[in-house]
Amino acid sequence: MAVSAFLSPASISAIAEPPTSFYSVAIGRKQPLKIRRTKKPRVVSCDYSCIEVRDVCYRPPGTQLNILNGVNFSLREKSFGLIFGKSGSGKTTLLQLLAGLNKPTSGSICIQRYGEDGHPKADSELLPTEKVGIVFQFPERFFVADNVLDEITFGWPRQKGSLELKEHLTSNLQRAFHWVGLDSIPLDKDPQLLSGGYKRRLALAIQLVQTPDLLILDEPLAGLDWKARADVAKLLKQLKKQLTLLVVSHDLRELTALVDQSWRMETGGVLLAERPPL
Ligand SMILES: Nc1ncnc2c1ncn2[C@@H]1O[C@H](COP(=O)(O)OP(=O)(O)OP(=O)(O)O)[C@@H](O)[C@H]1O
Repeated sequence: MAVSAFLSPASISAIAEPPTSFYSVAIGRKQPLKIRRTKKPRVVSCDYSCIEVRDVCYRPPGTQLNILNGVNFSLREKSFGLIFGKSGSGKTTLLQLLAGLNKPTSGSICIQRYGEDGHPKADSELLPTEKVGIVFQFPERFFVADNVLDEITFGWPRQKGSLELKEHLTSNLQRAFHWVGLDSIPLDKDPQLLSGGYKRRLALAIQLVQTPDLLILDEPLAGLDWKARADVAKLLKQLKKQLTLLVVSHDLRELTALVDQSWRMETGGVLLAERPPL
């Protein structure tokens, strides 16, 4: 099942169309999977969308105190947003709301489309949680399988008759592996034997298979050595070209160069636009 040797970390800079290959193994096909590529007409449009958090408050059920108090921010598509701030200020709580794991007590989390003149086009829509991926802190602690393939296909449909869906997921898997520079690792390798940086890549790939519009990362560099930190930061820089990233981190030195917008979470759950302090 070995696909080939490890990619060098430098290879992550080359995000392009993945080669059509091997991933039929993921769905048990004997024939190689053919990925249909249709030619899309070129439409030039300067419209863009933003994820907008509007006046969000959150109070856990059964408690008297708000963890988040009137949080507002807007993050443009295909940009990198950073939230920093003191421990216990409410950063993870906000990420959980964005990922749909909890609901705001008040306020809303929307997608707003804008025209090239900067004015809203149509009404905003609630952010669909299935379009949000989240990579928790130390994601490798949650790996459950003893090989890379089972780890990444863990939640896939098992019943008969879902071949089309599996083919779709498999083609996404191929692309996700390529994006994170994992497309030459042996699929039968034990995920726990991967290096720290490659474990993080695997955790990212698992989320990217679902093609999220927004990918949320909680402390993506925590616990990594300097080389792996630089490697993951470089990867995030490349991913920003494909999707919107929102990161909570204390590791400001490595990430500041990627940041398009940043905010400080104040104790008491108040979010303020602020550059990372360096
Ligand atoms: N369900 C809950 N009930 C009561 N308090 C909670 C609940 N969830 C979180 N808290 C409290 O809310 C505060 C904010 O927690 P949160 O984990 O969001 O902070 P954080 O800024 O992400 O911290 P860290 O940087 O240490 O991860 C903390 O004081 C935490 O103890």
